[in-house]
Amino acid sequence: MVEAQKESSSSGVPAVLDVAAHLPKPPLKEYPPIWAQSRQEVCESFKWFRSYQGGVYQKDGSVKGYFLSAHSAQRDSFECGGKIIISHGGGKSENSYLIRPGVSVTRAAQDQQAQDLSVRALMETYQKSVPLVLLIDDKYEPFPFDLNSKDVYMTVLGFYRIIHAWAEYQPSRSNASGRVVRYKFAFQWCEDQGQPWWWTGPDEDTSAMDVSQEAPESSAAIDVDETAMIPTRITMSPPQPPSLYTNCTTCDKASPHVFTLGWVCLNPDCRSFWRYPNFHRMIPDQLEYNPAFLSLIDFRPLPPNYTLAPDPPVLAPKDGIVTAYEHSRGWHCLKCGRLSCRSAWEHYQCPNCQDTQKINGIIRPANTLTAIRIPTFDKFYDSQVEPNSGIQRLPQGLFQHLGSTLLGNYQTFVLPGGKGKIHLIKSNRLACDEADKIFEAYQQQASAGTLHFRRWPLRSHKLRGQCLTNYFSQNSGETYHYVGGADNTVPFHLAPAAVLQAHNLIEKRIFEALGKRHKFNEVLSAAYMEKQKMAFHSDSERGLGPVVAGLSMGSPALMHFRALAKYVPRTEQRTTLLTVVLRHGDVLMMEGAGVQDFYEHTVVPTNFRIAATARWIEPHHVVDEPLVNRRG
Ligand SMILES: O=C(O)CCC(=O)C(=O)O
Repeated sequence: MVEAQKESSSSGVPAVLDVAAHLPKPPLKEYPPIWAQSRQEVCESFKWFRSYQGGVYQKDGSVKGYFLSAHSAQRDSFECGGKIIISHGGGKSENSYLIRPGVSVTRAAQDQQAQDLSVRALMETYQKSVPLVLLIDDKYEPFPFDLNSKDVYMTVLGFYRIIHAWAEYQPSRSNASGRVVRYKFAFQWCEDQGQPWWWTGPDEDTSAMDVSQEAPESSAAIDVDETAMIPTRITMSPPQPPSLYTNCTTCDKASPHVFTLGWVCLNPDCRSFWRYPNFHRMIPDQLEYNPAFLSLIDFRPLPPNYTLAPDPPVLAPKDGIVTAYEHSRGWHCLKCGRLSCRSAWEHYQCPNCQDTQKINGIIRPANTLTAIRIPTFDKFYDSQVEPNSGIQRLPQGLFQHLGSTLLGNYQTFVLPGGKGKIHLIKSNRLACDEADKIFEAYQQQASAGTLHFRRWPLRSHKLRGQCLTNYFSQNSGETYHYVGGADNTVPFHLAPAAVLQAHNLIEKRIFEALGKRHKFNEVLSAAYMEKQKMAFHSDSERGLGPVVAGLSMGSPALMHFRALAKYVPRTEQRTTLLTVVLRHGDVLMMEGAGVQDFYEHTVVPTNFRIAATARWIEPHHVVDEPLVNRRG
């Protein structure tokens, strides 16, 4: 299973030694029905697997998806052309992890326990006979075709049921006892899907499907709630053909007859576990599977609402709102099978075959979003300063808008040690009106495709494949290498009108409130759909001027500041030092290089929101070392 077992044995060999595994594999003849080039694409568009880490995705008490990757656990196997797959449950492998920047420790492999989260979920799924989806990646050796031949990183095999579950010992160099307990699961292809898409055997493959013992009666009482994704009650115990299962004379628990050398107790809590019956000696590592154990035994149909293919995207929702959470999710291209992230604002586009589906929505007036309650409403209205942060909140300042008798106000936060200031210039009726127009102009130009809001690849992340930011953005003016670089930048003279309006407003508002004439030559506009956000980061573009200022539009957002990790290495001590509520029409200004050098910030909107952040960046600044951008 994924990123799992590193322990290996110099003495042990897999039950079925797959010599072919090390030979070049034949290329895929065509694209699989459902495939992706990154884990993010799968998690954002395939409801059966939403786990960014690990190989077991569980929800509502059972496993929905199970991901097979590098094949290094002993006796993991791919049998009957992939209709039977044997794999170990997740976790407890040898693991290296960072305890603080630059310092990593290696944790030895440990025994898996029946109560481990993944093992328990797999066991429950087995006991309830709930089908689940198996996925593989290009590192899963037993798969007979080369996924890389078509640039496929991950693909969906199909629905399977767990037909056997047991435990084994496996050699481990990192564990002092020299071995660890691993829970193993045998997955069987659900036959009513037809033959697997990679199938090369005969169409009526009776030999592979040969059942050397009676298949269990298909008298299961399955109560299916049509509206739910999984059956609500499955009153059937897992299939246990009597001839395969024997009760241990020591623990009285049944174990299957897995290996040719004979039946052994496979209950790790029993003192006869992994030992020859009536002897104290352990069985060897070199084992072969009992052919009867590899027989297909479960032929029950899938519950009626089990479908693999994701629902098509809703291109013209009834209420016209196209910024709801579901619209931030990816889609499945019916032309080539590719799962992909939603990366463009105005349409869905398959990155493989370029098939494009336009989205038609309404322009949302800001007043439908501004009243959304912020989650911290009960605790504070505008801002919260952590008492030990050393940050000083100054009394509110007043200013008069240019050409108007209307007064505005702002709040300044002074950072300790001369590191800088943060000013929140608050919105009022006039500022709201100005922001309303810019907000609508942004939406019009984005949906017309004259302003290209895109999700750009993160430069640094821990996932395989590309990982896109969790917000859409467009850059105007000087190139901003941190997000999208030159591909995401249009010069100011070609910039969309909405961006230029936001730019002018930011400069004007700072002058009105603080009396300072700051000039900005770059604007990064960010658009957030429901539940999207910008992760913690600091603006440390080479050549960046000391003042960064942003205009907020749409739903309110929380902006949190905390110290950079290099100043507070212990994660539990890295608390939020300052939180500021950003409302429609507010301008937030960070003043002083220290704000970026000592702190990082994140912005978490409550719903659909657009922000324009203006900076001064030295023209023609050179990026001479790789930039690390964690701004997700
Ligand atoms: O206001 C926002 O949405 C985030 C702006 C920001 O942090 C940035 O562009 O670096």
